[in-house]
Formats: sequence, structure tokens, C-alpha cells
Amino acid sequence: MSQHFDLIAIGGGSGGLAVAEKAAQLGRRVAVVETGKLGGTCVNAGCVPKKVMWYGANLAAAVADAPGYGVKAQSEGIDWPMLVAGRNRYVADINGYWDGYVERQGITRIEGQARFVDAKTIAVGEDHYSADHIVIATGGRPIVPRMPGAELGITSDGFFALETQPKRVAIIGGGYIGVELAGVLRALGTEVTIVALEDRMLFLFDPLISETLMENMGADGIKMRLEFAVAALEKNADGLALVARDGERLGGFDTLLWAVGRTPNTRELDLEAAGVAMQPNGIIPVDAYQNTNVPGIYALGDVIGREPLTPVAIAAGRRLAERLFGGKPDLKLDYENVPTVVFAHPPIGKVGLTEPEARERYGDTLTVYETSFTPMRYALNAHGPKTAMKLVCVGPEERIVGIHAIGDGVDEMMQGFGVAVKMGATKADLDSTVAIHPSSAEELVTLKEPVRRPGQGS
Ligand SMILES: Cc1cc2nc3c(=O)[nH]c(=O)nc-3n(C[C@H](O)[C@H](O)[C@H](O)COP(=O)(O)OP(=O)(O)OC[C@H]3O[C@@H](n4cnc5c(N)ncnc54)[C@H](O)[C@@H]3O)c2cc1C
Ligand SMILES: NC(=O)c1ccc[n+]([C@@H]2O[C@H](COP(=O)([O-])OP(=O)(O)OC[C@H]3O[C@@H](n4cnc5c(N)ncnc54)[C@H](O)[C@@H]3O)[C@@H](O)[C@H]2O)c1
Repeated sequence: MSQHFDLIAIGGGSGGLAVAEKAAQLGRRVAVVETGKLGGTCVNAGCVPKKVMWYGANLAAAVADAPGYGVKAQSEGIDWPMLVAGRNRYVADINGYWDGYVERQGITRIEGQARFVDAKTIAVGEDHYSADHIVIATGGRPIVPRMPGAELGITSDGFFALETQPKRVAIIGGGYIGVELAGVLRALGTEVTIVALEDRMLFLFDPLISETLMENMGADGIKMRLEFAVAALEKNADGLALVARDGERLGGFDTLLWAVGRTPNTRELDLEAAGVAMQPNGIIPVDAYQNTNVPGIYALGDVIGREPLTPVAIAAGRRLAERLFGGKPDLKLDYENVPTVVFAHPPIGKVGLTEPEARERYGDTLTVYETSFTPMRYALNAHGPKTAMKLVCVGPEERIVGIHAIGDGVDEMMQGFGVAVKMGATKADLDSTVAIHPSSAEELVTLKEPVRRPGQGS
């Protein structure tokens, strides 16, 4: 069989579905090729099931706070199979939604694994399909480094397949996934140890965020080991263990979880058949318009290795379709100032540059404001996780180039502040905004004395 389309999206995840949907809405003949379930990583093994677990974990933590407020609640434990079954039903509903939606949009769904035959043709099994435009949106998968015993560890995919709650978990990696799953597991009652290669958790985030995160994690009973380079995983009478490069052992775990990054699903695509360039790490280089080196072949989402987040993949996909078919030849995604949230306990949000990044770009012209407090949510509890916030401003006009926050509610707060930063807001704009009281967000519009002024360094 051979069929021709205006556009084929390889991958039915966040980016592939977005480009296909927009192209179909613009009247084009479109196909999506997907090996698994529609929705991709985000729906099936990422954002969605993770956030359901995060809500469950928040509720479990809230029960512990309830008596302080006179609410006579007491947890009788976690029904893990019930939580997982509910989560899986929720995900299946979204899969079902996408199945129907793709059909209603008139998008042809091709099930199977795509590979290139030439620059205009792909093969799925025995069948060939050609298109004027082919979009590579095949996402990524978790990295499991090569080392002795590596297979003893599960990944985030394995986490979502756990049928019973692990009791003692070691998480390898202090990035997004490590931090999020550590928080979820701990709030649900699992003993958690997290090891990071660097000298702080979330080392790509602002140092104030890492510092406060580690304080909050410690208070929650999460054990942390920094600068711990895992060299082997082991199984012995005591259970599972991590062995560091210097020989140190951390043992007694029932589950080990790799959270050391993701690698693009590009090696199985036969890219060389189409002449598409790929970096040694599997990333496909693109220009600002998602063009690969081959005319008519584009890449977006996690495969391009920039801001691997669902809304980024979706935004890139929509813009690409509008550029190709919507009469907007200059439309492209601006990858600067992408707001992002880590669903830790409590969550973390940021938009723009960290203080060290801003210092590197703008030199000693920064004015930095900070605050740190325990939010009112814990007024009647003996203690609660800390909130911290930072504004990074540039030049005499104090243009805001970075906002960083950790604390209850910052996940929902950051979208609006993202709009402000995108519009070029200055500190004076925040000062002129009347606060909402009592809230944590009001702190960001009432920051007074800077902690660092131009010329004062960090
Ligand atoms: C645990 C976890 C939590 C996350 N949480 C968040 C979050 O809270 N917020 C957020 O913004 N992002 C989150 N992410 C990241 C987000 O899931 C990804 O950035 C996003 O899914 C990328 O979209 P994509 O379209 O590039 O790829 P994907 O969504 O991964 O879709 C790619 C699809 O292509 C298919 N495919 C691969 N190869 C082929 C082939 N040869 N032929 C046909 N189909 C193929 C795959 O089966 C997959 O369905 C999370 C990720 C993980 C792992
Ligand atoms: N809330 C969200 O938006 C969200 C949630 C989860 C994932 N994601 C996306 O998925 C991507 C992948 O997440 P991730 O957490 O796997 O990657 P990550 O890049 O965020 O973090 C990986 C961590 O593992 C460490 N590491 C690497 N090799 C190691 C080793 N051998 N031993 C010990 N530590 C090692 C890294 O230094 C880093 O700290 C993220 O970059 C993010 O874009 C987003």
C-alpha cells in the first residue's frame, strides 16, 4: 500500500498531535504514525499520571496537617492499587478522547513504527507513505546508563507500572523526575533516598530554589546524598544497593529508580535514508523554524533537545503547521522565557534566567530581590515547608529577566508572571500592581530592599 499526504507526523505525542491537528484544521491531508497509545509520554508515562500521583500525595500530606486546624482526620494508610487503578482509568479516558478526536479531525492514524525510506517517504511495516512535509516528533525514553547491575533499577516508566507501593526507594538523579518522584513517594509514606551527581538538587535551577528545596526535603524526611556518582547497582541479602565510584555503598532498598535524563527516539528512524543530520547523542539539530538540514523534514519536541516540555512541543507543532499552511511564513516559537514547574512538595516555578545565568549574560548590572517565609497555610501547624522567591532584574530600569519561586501555590502562580516577563515587565510594574491579600503571590509584588545591587556580585 502507498498513500500520499500533505503532512505526516511521526509520533502521536504532544508535538505530533499538535502539528497534525492544526494542519488538519487548515484543510490539509494529514497522517499521524504512532507505535503506542495516542498522547505520547505526557499522557501515558509523564505529566498526567505524575500529576495524579502528586495530587494523591498532597492529600496524604494534608491529612497530617488537618488536626492542627481542628479537623479530626487520621490517615489509615495508602491504598496504592486503588490510586493506581484510578490513575490508569483517567489516562485511558484521555487515550479514548484522542482516538475519537483524531478521527473527527479527519486525521489518518497509522499504527506502527515509522522509518524513513527517502526524504519524502516513510515505511511502517510493509506499507509506504509519502508526504510533502514530514515532522519528526518521536520524543524520548529514559536513560539507563551502562554499568554493572544497571538492569536492577527501574525508570519513570517502571514507576508507573508499580502495582504495590515500594517501602524503601533510592532515586538516582536530582533533576525534574528524581525530585518529583521523591516528593510523591515520601508524602505517600515510602522511605526515600535521593542521590545527585552535583552538589545540589535541581542544579540547573536558581541556587535559592535548590537550597530551599533541600531544606524542605530534609524536613520531610527525604535522605539526600550529593556528589554521589553511581558506578554499580547490586543485589545482596540486604536488598538492593547503590555503589559509588569511590566504593561507598548505600543499601537496604527494595526499589532503585533511574532518573538521569532522557534520550531521543531517533536511532530507529533510519534518518540516514533521508539524509537527516543527527548529533551523536541522538538529538536532531533544527533552525529557529524547526527545519532540519533536509527541506520538507522538520523536528520538534523532545527530539531537538531544547526545553523538553509538553507545552513547548505543542506550541512548536502549532506554529509549524500555521507557518506551512496558514499563510504565516515567519511564525516560529520563541524558546526564551518558557515558564516551567517542578511538581515537588511544595512545587517550584520559574521563568527566565537564574541569577548565575543572568550574571553571565548581563554582567554586574543585576538587582536581585529575595524573600523567604512559612506561608499562612501552616499557621496552625507546628511547622510547614518554606516558601522562597527571587526576582532577578537588569539595568537601571530593573527589567525582570528571571522569577524563581518554591512554595505552596507557585505552580499556579507562575503562568501569570510568565506573561508579565514575556511583556518585558519591570520591578516598577510589579510595584504598581495592587497585591492580593492574604496570599503568597502578593510577596512578588511587594518586595522592598534588594539583596544585591549592581556592582555587588553574588
Ligand atoms: C515522568 C515524566 C513527567 C513529566 N512531567 C511533565 C510535566 O509535568 N510537564 C511538562 O511540560 N512536561 C513533562 N514531561 C515531559 C513531557 O512528557 C515531554 O516533554 C513531552 O511528552 C514531549 O512531547 P513529544 O511530542 O516531543 O514526545 P512524546 O510525547 O514522547 O511523543 C512521542 C511519541 O512518538 C512515538 N514514537 C517514537 N518513535 C516512533 C516511531 N519510530 N514511529 C512512530 N511513533 C513513534 C512514541 O511512542 C510517543 O508516543 C514529563 C516527562 C516524564 C518522563
Ligand atoms: N514538571 C515538568 O515539567 C517535568 C517533569 C519531569 C520531566 N520533565 C522533563 O523531562 C526531562 C527529563 O527529566 P529527568 O529528571 O530525567 O532529567 P533532568 O535532566 O532534569 O535531570 C537528570 C539528573 O540526573 C543527573 N545524572 C545524570 N547522570 C547521572 C549519573 N550517572 N548518576 C547520578 N546522577 C546523574 C543529572 O546531573 C541531573 O541532575 C526534564 O529535563 C524535563 O524537561 C519535566
